[in-house]
Amino acid sequence: MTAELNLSPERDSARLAAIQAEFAEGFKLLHGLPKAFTVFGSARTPEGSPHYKAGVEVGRLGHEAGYAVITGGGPGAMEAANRGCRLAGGKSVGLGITLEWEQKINQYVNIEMTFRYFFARKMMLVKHSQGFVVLPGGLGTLDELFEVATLVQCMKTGAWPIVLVGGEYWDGLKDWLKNTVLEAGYIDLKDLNMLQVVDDAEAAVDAIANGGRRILSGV
Ligand SMILES: C/C(=C\CNc1ncnc2c1ncn2[C@@H]1O[C@H](COP(=O)(O)O)[C@@H](O)[C@H]1O)CO
Repeated sequence: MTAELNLSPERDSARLAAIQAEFAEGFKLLHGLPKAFTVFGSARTPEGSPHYKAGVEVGRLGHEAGYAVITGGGPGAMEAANRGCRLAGGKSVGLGITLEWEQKINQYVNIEMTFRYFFARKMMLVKHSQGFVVLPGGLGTLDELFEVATLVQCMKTGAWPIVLVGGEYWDGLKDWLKNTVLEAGYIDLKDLNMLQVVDDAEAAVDAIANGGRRILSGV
């Protein structure tokens, strides 16, 4: 059993060194990055779809508002946000992940790193970020949304805005959180309220900028 799971102390030492090296490389890559926000969203968003167009706009407007834009560096909504930012002349960060199938960082990234460990990558997606824009997505997007919501709830990161783009997609989730989770007493109203649903890219970037200003001024 131990051999099958590769749990030897030697293997664990090598693993620890690889994890440490990955964090060190990530810290170095993003050291000195100006203010930034992170965009999460489906790897499967089709090019040209309304969700993709919203991603491009978020990237473009984010750059125009003075932000670097960080994504998971993949296709779909990540590519869209990197595309909008890069084509507008911005700092477009892609933090990719090594997967079983070959996958390259999208072509609109100009600051990049590919991670082996999801958890190291996830930390770097959060560490330099002053807000999170969540475009429609599946399991990966939901995982990232609830990770950042938990970090904000537990004050492990600043109370940065978390903005969900597309009421038609997210209202059902927010209703469930309100009618079931809040009702059961498993979250507070302030936890629910930290998830802001907006309908377009402009409102999303405004919410990030306003939330950032509020936090940085200590209000
Ligand atoms: C699943 C497919 C490709 C996977 N490629 C990914 N590349 C980079 N980042 C990814 C990838 N898949 C998930 N992520 C992360 O999760 C979010 C998207 O997940 P979802 O399940 O597609 O919503 C995204 O924000 C990434 O950080 C081929 O379809």
